[in-house]
Amino acid sequence: MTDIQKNHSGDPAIRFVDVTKSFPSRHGRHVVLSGVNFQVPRGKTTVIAGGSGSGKSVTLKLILGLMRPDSGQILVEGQNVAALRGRALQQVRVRFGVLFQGAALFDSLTVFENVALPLRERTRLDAGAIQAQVMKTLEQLELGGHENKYPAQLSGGMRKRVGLARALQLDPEIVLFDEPTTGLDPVMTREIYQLFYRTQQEIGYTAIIVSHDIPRVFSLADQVILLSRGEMDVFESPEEIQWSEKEYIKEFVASTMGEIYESSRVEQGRF
Ligand SMILES: Nc1ncnc2c1ncn2[C@@H]1O[C@H](COP(=O)(O)OP(=O)(O)OP(=O)(O)O)[C@@H](O)[C@H]1O
Repeated sequence: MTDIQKNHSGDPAIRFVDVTKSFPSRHGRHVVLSGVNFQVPRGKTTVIAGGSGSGKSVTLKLILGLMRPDSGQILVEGQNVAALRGRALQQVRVRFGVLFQGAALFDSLTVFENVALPLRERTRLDAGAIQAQVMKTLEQLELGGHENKYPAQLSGGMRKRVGLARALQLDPEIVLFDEPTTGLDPVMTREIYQLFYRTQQEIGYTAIIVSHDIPRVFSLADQVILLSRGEMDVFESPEEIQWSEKEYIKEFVASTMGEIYESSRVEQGRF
């Protein structure tokens, strides 16, 4: 992890251009994304929200090139991942850090070994340099002193922090968070969000967070993307959502966002 802010140009980090994705179904095809367009601004945090089955995970998989669209372009740093294969795709994927739901730690490895893994597998750093980098990240994420513990000895929030530490090792330009606070209590959730916010501000990576944790996750958002029935709506701030005339968004606001405008973000800065 570097202390130096990333060099931000005006271009978006990611662009979806007329992307359609469908799957075979009993009645023909189930269209999950229907010609959607959006941009992910560089160095900012984009939250993707929507009901179960609305296509949030599919969107992340398309970004990572783990799935291909039926049509359209998915531009990551200007390269269309939908058209890349093999080594070229790998080179785009190295730009990403990914933190999945369960943090996906290896239970048989210590905290140190889990975090060091990407450096051992993907770089030629010697043992001393790996030691120094991992210990520095662990300190930054308030995990100093826990490096010899195993995942089973950690709280849920600590495991997520270890997952974040590992996701940041190769200095990613874009970090994808898939349901990062699932299973955490409200206090830990708040701590994790504060940590995301702090590391994102310090490092300047582009963050994409998929979450059901509405409205709390909105405290992090510079942009919100709502998904429903193949459509995508993009809002430049969570507050803007309340002004939408669309029926599904009005329902969404009524069912999930009651508290947002009273959130502590207003009273105490961002949180
Ligand atoms: N590999 C696949 N084959 C067939 N259908 C798929 C596949 N992947 C996703 N789908 C379908 O696409 C739709 C969107 O799935 P997705 O996993 O993106 O939803 P989601 O918004 O992430 O939902 P959740 O919040 O429940 O995780 C669902 O109807 C799902 O069944």
